[in-house]
Amino acid sequence: MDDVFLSMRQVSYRYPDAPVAVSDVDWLMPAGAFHCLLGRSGCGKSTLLKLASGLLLPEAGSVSLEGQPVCGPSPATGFVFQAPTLLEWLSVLENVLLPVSLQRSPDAADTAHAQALLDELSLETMHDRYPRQLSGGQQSRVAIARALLTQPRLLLMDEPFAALDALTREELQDILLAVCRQHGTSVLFVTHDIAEAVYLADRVAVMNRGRIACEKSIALARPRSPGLRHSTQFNAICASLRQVMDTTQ
Ligand SMILES: Nc1ncnc2c1ncn2[C@@H]1O[C@H](COP(=O)(O)OP(=O)(O)OP(=O)(O)O)[C@@H](O)[C@H]1O
Repeated sequence: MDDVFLSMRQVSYRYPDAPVAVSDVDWLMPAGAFHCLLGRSGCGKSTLLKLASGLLLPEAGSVSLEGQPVCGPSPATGFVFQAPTLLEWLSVLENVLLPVSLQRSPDAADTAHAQALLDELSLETMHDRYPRQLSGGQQSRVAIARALLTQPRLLLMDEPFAALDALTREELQDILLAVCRQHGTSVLFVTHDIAEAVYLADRVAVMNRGRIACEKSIALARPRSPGLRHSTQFNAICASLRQVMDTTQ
C-alpha cells in the first residue's frame, strides 16, 4: 500500500495467564482513512485498538505510526471510549480543555480552539453546562471534541456510540464523519454493529478469536447520506459481512 500511515505487522498480544487475545494481525491504514474493526464480544477488538494506541505493547510484531514505532501513548493519537468519561465537576468547555490543562494553563488560543470544536459538534449553547445537564449523545460529542483538542492525526474509538439510541447514534455517525473529514483525521473505530461499520468505513476488518477473519473495502459514495442506509447496495454489503460473522464463529 502506498502512503502507509498506521502499520501493524504480525502483531500478537496475550494478557497475563490468559489465552492469546490478538494473534498475528497485519493491518495497514493510509492517512485520512476511516477503518472499522467489527466482531463479536471478546474477539480482541479493544485489545487491537490499545495496541494501535500504545496503551499496550505487542508481545510479538510491530506497530508504527507515520513510520515511527509506537512505544506508548502519544499526542498524535486521540482515544474515545464507550463511556464519555467526562469529569462531573468541570464545565463542558473545561472538559474539552482537559488535555491541555493537565499539562499547563490553557491560553486564549486553546479556549478559542475548544470553543470552535464545540461549535462544530453543534454544542455552541452548551459550553458552560455540566455533564449531568447533557444527554448521552451530547456527552459523546463533548468526548469527541476533547479527543480532537490536541489535533491528533489518528483517532481511536472504542464503541463510542454503543450506549445510545439508534437515531442518536446515526446522527452522531454523520457528525463524526463530517468533523473528521474537516480535520483530515484518520480513524480506527471498533464496533459490533455491522450497519455502523458499513456506514462509516472505507475498509472493515472482521475479527474472530484474535485474528482478522476477513477484510473488505466499502465501495459506497462519500459523503455518506442517511438515505444510503436504505439502499440495496448498503444492505447487500451488510448481509455479506453478516455471513462472514456467522461462518467464523
Ligand atoms: N485485562 C485483561 N486481562 C485478561 N484478559 C483480558 C483483559 N482484557 C481483555 N481480556 C481478554 O482478551 C480477549 C479479548 O478482549 P477484548 O476486550 O479485546 O475483546 P472485544 O472484542 O473488544 O470485546 P467487547 O466487544 O466485549 O468489548 C477476551 O477473551 C478477554 O476476556
